[in-house]
This record gives sequence, C-alpha cells and structure tokens, in this order.
Amino acid sequence: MAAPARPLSRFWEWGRSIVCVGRNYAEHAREMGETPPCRPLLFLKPASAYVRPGSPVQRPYYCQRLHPEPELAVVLGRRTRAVSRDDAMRYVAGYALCLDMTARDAQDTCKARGLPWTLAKSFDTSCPVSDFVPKERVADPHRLRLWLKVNGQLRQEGDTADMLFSVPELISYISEIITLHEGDVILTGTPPGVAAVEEHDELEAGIHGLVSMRFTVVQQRLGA
Ligand SMILES: O=C([O-])CC(=O)C(=O)O
Ligand SMILES: [Mg+2]
Repeated sequence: MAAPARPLSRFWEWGRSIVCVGRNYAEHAREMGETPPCRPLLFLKPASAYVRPGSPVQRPYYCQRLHPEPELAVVLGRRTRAVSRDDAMRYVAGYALCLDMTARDAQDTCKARGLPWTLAKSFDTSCPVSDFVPKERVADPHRLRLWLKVNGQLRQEGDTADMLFSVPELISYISEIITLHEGDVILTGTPPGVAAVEEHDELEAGIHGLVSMRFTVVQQRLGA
C-alpha cells in the first residue's frame, strides 16, 4: 500500500497553523513581570517558522536577546472546531517538543508600545521542532518533564503538571476561535527559567524519556 501523502510523522512539512499559548505557567508569567492570565493568551507563528535538527536557529538581525522556550507541542489529528473539553483529547494525534524562540528585546518593545508580537515570535526558524511522538506513547500529557541544555549545561526544566490551562482546556478554548486542521499544532507555553543564548551556542532540548533534539544558534546577517 502506498504511504499516505501527508504523514503525521512529518507534520511540519504540511501543517498550517502553529497556535502558541503564552503565560501558561504561573512562575514564567511572574518572571516576565506579568500576572498569570485568567484565560489563555494566544499568538501565532507561520508554518515557515519550523526548523528541523541539522539546520541552524537564527538570531534575527534586530535581536540582541534571543530566548529559547521549551514547550510541549500538541499535534492535531483531524479537523477540530468548537470541541468540548471532554471530547478534546480524541482530536490529538501526538506530541512533539518545540522551542518557542523569542526575540525578548523586540517583545519588550512591542509590549511597551502595545504592538503585536510578530517580530518577537514569528521570524524564520522561530519554531525548532523535534520528531513526532504518537499519542500512544504518552499516557498523560500533564505528567511530562521538559528540559533545555545550553552548551551541555541544564538551563531550564519544568513539569507539564504545572500548566495553568490543561491540554483539553486549551484545545476546547482555541477551537472555538480558530478551526484547527490535521497537522496543526498548539504550543502550550514554557515553564520558568528563560535566559538568552548567543551565536554558536548549542541548544539541546527534550521531553524526558520520549524525545530530544539539538540545534546551533547563528546570527542572521542581512545580505549574507
Ligand atoms: O513570551 C512569553 O513570555 C509568552 C510565552 O510565549 C510563554 O509563556 O510561553
Ligand atoms: Mg512561549
């Protein structure tokens, strides 16, 4: 039998929407000087933000403070529109680890001026993505440990148990606003401990016992 034209194991090649949740861990909201939100904060990345191991992560030319945010990514398996919390998990095909690469200085400027976060969050290579983990390998997405090492040193670690809004709550809430499709992804927010990385740094991140990935940071140079 021919392989499916759009295998979920390579969702980054054809999935369309990357819906990101911000401040979904109270401690990260606080370290950003924000109060934990009473409903999920949403923003988007384009599909061109995906980058796979083997290619570098760019620090944009306008950025001095690039923060990698390790996050559990939920991959949808079919069209998901206004689903209830009780039904939501039936729409999940699997998971991945993504880095929500953030130009923190650009974000600070956007926040101060009341502007959207596009320059801070949506640039090329702003979504490094691991291999796909089928849902059968994850008994409970709220019992996972996320980690990030920079140049071999542990930089950030957190438990998905500490999310403010659970995976079914996020799917239900988002799907009432944005119709999701097979291969689309929800990034569920980062635990606390974010810090800047520099050109040539080696990033390694993963979900304990499930998946890991490596990337090198390069400086974007216009015209190069
Ligand atoms: O940039 C931020 O602080 C918001 C965000 O993406 C997160 O909490 O994961
Ligand atoms: Mg994030």
